[in-house]
Amino acid sequence: MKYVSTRGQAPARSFSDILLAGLAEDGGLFMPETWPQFTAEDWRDMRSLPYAQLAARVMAPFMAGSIDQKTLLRLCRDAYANFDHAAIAPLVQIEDGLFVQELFHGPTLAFKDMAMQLLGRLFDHVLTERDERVTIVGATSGDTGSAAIEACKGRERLSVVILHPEGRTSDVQRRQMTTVLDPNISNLAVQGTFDDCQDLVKAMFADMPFRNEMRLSAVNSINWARIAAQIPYYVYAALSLGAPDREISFAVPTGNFGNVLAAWVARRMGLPVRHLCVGSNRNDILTRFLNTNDMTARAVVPSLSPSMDIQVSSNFERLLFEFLDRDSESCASLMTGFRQTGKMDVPESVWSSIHGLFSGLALDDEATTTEIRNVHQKSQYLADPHTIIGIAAGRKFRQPGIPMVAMATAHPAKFPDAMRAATGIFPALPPSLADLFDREERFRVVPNTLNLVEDAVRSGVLNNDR
Ligand SMILES: Cc1ncc(COP(=O)(O)O)c(C=O)c1O
Ligand SMILES: N[C@@H](CCOP(=O)(O)O)C(=O)O
Repeated sequence: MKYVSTRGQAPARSFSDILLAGLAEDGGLFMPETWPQFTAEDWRDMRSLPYAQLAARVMAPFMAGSIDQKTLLRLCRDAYANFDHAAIAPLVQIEDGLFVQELFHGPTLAFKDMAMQLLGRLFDHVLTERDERVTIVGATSGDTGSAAIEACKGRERLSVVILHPEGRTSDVQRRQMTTVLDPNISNLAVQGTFDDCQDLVKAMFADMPFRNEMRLSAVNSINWARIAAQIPYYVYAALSLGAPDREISFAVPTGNFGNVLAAWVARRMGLPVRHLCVGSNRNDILTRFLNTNDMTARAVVPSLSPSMDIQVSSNFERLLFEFLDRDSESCASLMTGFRQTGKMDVPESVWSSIHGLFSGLALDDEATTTEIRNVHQKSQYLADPHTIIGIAAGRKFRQPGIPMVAMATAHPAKFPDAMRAATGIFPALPPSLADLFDREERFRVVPNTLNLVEDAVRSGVLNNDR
């Protein structure tokens, strides 16, 4: 499989190349040149497969020519071996026709582990084959960082530098990152928002001398490999509920648009997905766009669901590229305009095709708390402040006869204060993290300034070499 850039100015590359490159040289995001197609018979054949096997089958076409099927299966088996649930991504029914798919059974208690546990192994495999090293720079609003650190710590060929917005994650989230003291891991607390962190990462990639000097790579969902590894759980849920002989809808709490984009890709590959419902918090740019074609960025407001405190959703560019019929020139011009003005004028016809498939619902903090309490009282299900937003979107948009699956993206123990305020319950961390608040923390505070962040990345990586 070859990959092309959404901005059309980068050469087509293999899967291994784009895994290591992360972001295309023209500032665009990589997309597969063609979409793999699975028939109803193909889906039926996968129905009884254990998760790791199903994941390898679904991802194989995206990695064809780079990772052979036997290796991919081995890496998948390894990646999911330490999850704390035999089903890996179990489904729980909470109401008539409404299911929750729990994606938080990995080591850092968030859906990011589903992809990141595989990515760490893919990086290792490709870098060993090529005898190379890379520096991973990542931006996190709370969960990507710890999942990346957990998946990459101690790996000789990887240095990892994670930027988080100072004071804007939960204490559990921050400590999950900053208490990992392996020499190949550095944490930077940026004086800004997640969007600032994400901009800094993209700016480091755009600084070609720095990019080449550090051999930069990415673990955010700007890296296609992240999206590829998030597709299988949609397949797993849909097949468990009767696909391909029945349609399924999904509801996804959304920030950077990577998770719901993976659901859209599953549909593009032939999975019968009826409706995609996006949940936002007060940072509701996606909901405003989906409902009224208003894509205007506003200042980021801290919320009870900090991982979704995002205004610039990187993966929207991939959706736009597709709905523009892969017209990379128009895509580049809309993205550049958005960056310059903070507003995107998506053509009405494009918006209305997107609107035909996606719907959005936004919840403020008060509504989030009320929903957590109501769902807990009615269904005895404890949903974290992100998951509950997906559940609320799923409840609003479900249709009779079509199962709605809401994605549970984080374990409630990552946000104990919000959970206690809503339900009186203070969810405990699992034994592996029980001493999290006794561990030593290490991180550096840096201003939101590119050259100072680049210096900090350099020195983090140099320390690692010592
Ligand atoms: C717990 C949680 N829920 C939802 C999201 C939003 O997912 P995405 O950025 O893929 O839209 C994130 C962050 O990515 C998250 O950490
Ligand atoms: N919510 C995310 C933000 C980054 O998203 P990603 O999927 O692009 O890595 C986080 O928790 O860091």
